[in-house]
Amino acid sequence: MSSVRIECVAKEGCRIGESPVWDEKEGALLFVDITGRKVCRWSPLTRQTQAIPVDAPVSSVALRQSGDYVITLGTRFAALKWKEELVTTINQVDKDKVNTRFNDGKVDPAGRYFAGTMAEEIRPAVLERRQGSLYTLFPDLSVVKHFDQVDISNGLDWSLDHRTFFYIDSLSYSVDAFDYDLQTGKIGNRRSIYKLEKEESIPDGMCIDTEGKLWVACYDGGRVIRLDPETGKRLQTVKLPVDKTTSCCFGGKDYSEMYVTSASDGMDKEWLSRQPQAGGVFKITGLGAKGVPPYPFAG
Ligand SMILES: O=C(O)[C@H](O)[C@@H](O)[C@H](O)[C@H](O)CO
Ligand SMILES: [Zn+2]
Repeated sequence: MSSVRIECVAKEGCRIGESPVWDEKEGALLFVDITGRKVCRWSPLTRQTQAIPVDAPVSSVALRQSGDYVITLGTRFAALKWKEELVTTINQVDKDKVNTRFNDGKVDPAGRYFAGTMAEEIRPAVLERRQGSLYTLFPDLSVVKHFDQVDISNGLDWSLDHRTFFYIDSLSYSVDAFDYDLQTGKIGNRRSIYKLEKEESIPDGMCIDTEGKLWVACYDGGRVIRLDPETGKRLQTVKLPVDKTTSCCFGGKDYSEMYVTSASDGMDKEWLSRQPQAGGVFKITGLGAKGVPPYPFAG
């Protein structure tokens, strides 16, 4: 019998909630509201969300080894000092493009910050195609582009042995794998490991668990799915009370709770009245799976 429990914990309602990251030092969940232009931190103790407004769409947040955070902001990698509410630019990408922004990003096991871009959306999933690229910010603050021609750069994570990089370009409806060289941060040998089924809709953010299985949030699919990257099989589906589930991470005690962000952009009044928790952050307990702590940016 399943004892999976789902609770909406941060009810403020993001426009596009994304990039949940457990901050163990603070005992809190970080996430962003991309179009709401806020970096948020929810504390399970106070049950309150603190939010720092920023001046552009903020698409991901990551821990930093030296303290505080790094974020992807517009087309910039930037540093965020939480207490001071201070944002400083580290580096800029897509300098040859006029209409792109960063989307999802995550730090690799060696402390490099990976994040990709996409064209600004006209409405959800409607945008000029192949305008995005995947980048890495290295600890020496230099940036490398891996490839371009990306539609919507999205979920990413690394296998437990650090030899595989998992990546989602949403409009390919596929979860892909690359060989990964942890020494250099280089990727190669791209292949698809799972194609989404129609009702799963669009693959968005993802994370890996301690058994090496992938959890993928399905945008417009109202669910997270657990995949076996070895066999290409779906192992589990967990449905949520909102359609626009955007990303997931593990957090809490022993990383045994899952946190799922969601979006409300693109929903009309009727849709929103049916799903009043759209844009909230959900906590899922009783999954029986655990996650891997997030890696901090080493620069
Ligand atoms: O959350 C994200 O990653 C994007 O910024 C969103 O806009 C959606 O994913 C997209 O609309 C669905 O494809
Ligand atoms: Zn996303």
